[in-house]
Amino acid sequence: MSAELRSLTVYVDTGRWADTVLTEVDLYVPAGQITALIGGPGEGKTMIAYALTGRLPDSAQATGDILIDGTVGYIPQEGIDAFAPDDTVFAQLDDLEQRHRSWTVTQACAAAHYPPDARKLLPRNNSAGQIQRAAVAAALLRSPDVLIADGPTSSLDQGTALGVWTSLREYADSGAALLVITHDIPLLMATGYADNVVVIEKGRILAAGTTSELSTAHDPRVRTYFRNSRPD
Ligand SMILES: Nc1ncnc2c1ncn2[C@@H]1O[C@H](COP(=O)(O)OP(=O)(O)OP(=O)(O)O)[C@@H](O)[C@H]1O
Repeated sequence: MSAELRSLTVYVDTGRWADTVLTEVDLYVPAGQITALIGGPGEGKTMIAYALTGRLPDSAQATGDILIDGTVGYIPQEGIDAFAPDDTVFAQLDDLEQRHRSWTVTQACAAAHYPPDARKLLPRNNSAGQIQRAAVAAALLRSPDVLIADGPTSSLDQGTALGVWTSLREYADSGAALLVITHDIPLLMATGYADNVVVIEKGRILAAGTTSELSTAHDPRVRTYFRNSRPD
């Protein structure tokens, strides 16, 4: 079970705007590990998530290979995108429990630190931090072999983010291949949860390695990301 991009180049032409957003990207996401994908805004992280989950926009032309071994799950950047608008979060999570029969709603919500009261609400009536955790619960209920998470803790306070990351680490330890897009480098450095970190800049892979390797890299562009963090 794994996901892989081989020399993936993606060119987007919307009619009003055209550019190459990914250039010859090689990326391997192995089973049992967390691969963290970091980089500044607009550098191509979400486009990689789209490529790995079959969500490239219609305006995109891709060359290269997208290789997926197993089922793929996705935690979108906006948690609300994981839900249909007109059913309560609980009804939708319960449906996932019935269909996949892997995790229970209670287990998934506990792992995602999603509070019980918010489940009774429609997705749009959840706060940003609540619906983000609901999206994590929804992904776990599907129990995918490969999980692509686009900023799963970006709306959360530090303590809750740590709890969600701990659950993602446990999910990887159960054998799943995880790619997690994040800006939370201090958390990566403090926990050591990511087996590998990949840095993307202007649609190209700039560097890949462990947090310790990257924080002491020769390239100052790579070291910049780790400037205020120290390896554990
Ligand atoms: N659906 C889309 N259609 C056309 N272009 C897009 C689309 N989504 C993203 N882009 C463009 O692709 C490039 C890469 O964007 P992407 O969303 O992958 O960045 P990102 O690294 O995830 O940024 P952020 O950290 O801000 O989420 C940007 O120039 C962006 O404007």
